[in-house]
Amino acid sequence: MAGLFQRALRLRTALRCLYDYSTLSRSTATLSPVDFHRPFLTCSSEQVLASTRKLHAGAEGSKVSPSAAPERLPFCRVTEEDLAFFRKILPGRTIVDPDLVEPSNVDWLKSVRGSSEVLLRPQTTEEVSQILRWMVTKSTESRNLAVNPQGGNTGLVGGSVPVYDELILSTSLMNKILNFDSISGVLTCQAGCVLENLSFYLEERDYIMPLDLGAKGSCQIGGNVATNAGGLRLLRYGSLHGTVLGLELVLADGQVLDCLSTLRKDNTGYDLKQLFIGSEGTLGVITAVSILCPRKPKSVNVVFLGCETFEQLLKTFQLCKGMLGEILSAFEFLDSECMRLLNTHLKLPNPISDCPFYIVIETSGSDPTHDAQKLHNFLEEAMTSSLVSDGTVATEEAKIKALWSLRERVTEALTHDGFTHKYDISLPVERIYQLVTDMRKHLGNQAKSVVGYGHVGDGNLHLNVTSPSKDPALLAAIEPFVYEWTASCRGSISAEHGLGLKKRNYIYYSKQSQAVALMGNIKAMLDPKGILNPYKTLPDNLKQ
Ligand SMILES: O=C(O)CC[C@@H](O)C(=O)O
Ligand SMILES: [Zn+2]
Repeated sequence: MAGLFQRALRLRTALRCLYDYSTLSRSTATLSPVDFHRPFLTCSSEQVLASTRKLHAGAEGSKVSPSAAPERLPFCRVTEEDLAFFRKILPGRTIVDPDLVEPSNVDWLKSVRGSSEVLLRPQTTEEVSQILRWMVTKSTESRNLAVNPQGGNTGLVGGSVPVYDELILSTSLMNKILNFDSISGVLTCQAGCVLENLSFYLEERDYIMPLDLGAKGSCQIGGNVATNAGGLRLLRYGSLHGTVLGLELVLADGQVLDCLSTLRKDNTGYDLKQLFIGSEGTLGVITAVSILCPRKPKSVNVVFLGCETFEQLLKTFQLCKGMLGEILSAFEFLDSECMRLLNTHLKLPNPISDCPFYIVIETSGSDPTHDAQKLHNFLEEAMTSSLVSDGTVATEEAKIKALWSLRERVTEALTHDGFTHKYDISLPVERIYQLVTDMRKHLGNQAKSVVGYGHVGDGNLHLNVTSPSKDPALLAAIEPFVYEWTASCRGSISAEHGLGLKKRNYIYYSKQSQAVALMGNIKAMLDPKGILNPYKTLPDNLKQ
């Protein structure tokens, strides 16, 4: 009873602080690569074949590559003549020193490694166009040199690194802001601008980016668009399919496609840019983006709450939507296993008492007094109806950052826990934690940790399973179980991370075979030689 009272008191004190609130900005923690070593991705034939057997009816009988590491396709090998050409158009920016190319060959998780020998660093769209033209036609000779477009290389499905010797085309030096219209809020910039730099630029002008990710310090806007990244603000500002107004692209044959519109409304024909959003660099190379940015909220509050059950967490979400309405900008969760990993590996303390579930709620509005009052009413109601058992409210920037770190750094904590199997699942929101519970039961003591966290507001669960080292038996126990479970609820096996290399052969769990075949036709039309980011997104069995 005394404990309960103290907890209530802590929340009440925090609530009082709300009235002293001043404008605050979000965490700027970055996801920097960690130095750890573990075996690179491979996948047993039995495991892939087992999952293949479960593919949607329409795809049954079709052949899927029995290995997650596909065979090298018959692309041309890079020659001295190629290098001479690249050096001419990219002087000092055609990198062949293996030590300098190496970081671009390995993904952020250090789970996939390519063997590219060339890193190209264009600065302009024209340079990208010249590179791609050369890849398909050297002088008059037709050829097919493969290319791996790469942004910040923060992807989690092996989509951003080469698989074999594809030339790496990095957008890192394409980092200029081209225009910002302070009346419409439309930002136009090159693809290689780092998300956090764009946020800083906009915040000085009283605007924000409509998306925010844990990887903001390294990821680039072109990569964000190419993967249709979701992140922490999607609940409020929607997906990039809505906020991206225009794209400039270079197609596989080197043609520049200028769809860099800044209009909110434009119904002249097909909306071509949508095809490239989320296509993971397989249909064209994004060179510039125009995006609609919201005004910077005058008032931001962050609350960290604890719940005893996931059902209470869902009820809190319902209450929150009803009582905070238009000022709700994020509703995220992590379970007690995530908290344990944050404590153990990153030494991040739990700011409240131990609970099975934790919620991060952010509000963003235009009137600090009004927002504080709404939040106060919501917290009072959540407490008196016993939906939440403990909580704290951030009223100063450092604490806001610390609270957000608890959610944003779970991925980093997991990298210290061992070999990590990642699943990024979309489900009807009321089912999202059931998958974690069922997975724990299903795996028994085979796994080291089974954790659940993610974007409750978007029905997006991040299910991660770790083991001390790579364990084929564990993998065979997780997959296809996880995909079948997801398909049985008509969920998506990739909510926001894409398919990349790792998940490409599981697409049929979430897409009908006719839809996948149509994707293959689109790929064949836009990239007939298949040179753009090969082995990614589409399954191996697809004839192009
Ligand atoms: O590492 C993961 O599984 C999720 C990463 C990211 O999408 C997040 O929401 O933190
Ligand atoms: Zn996420």
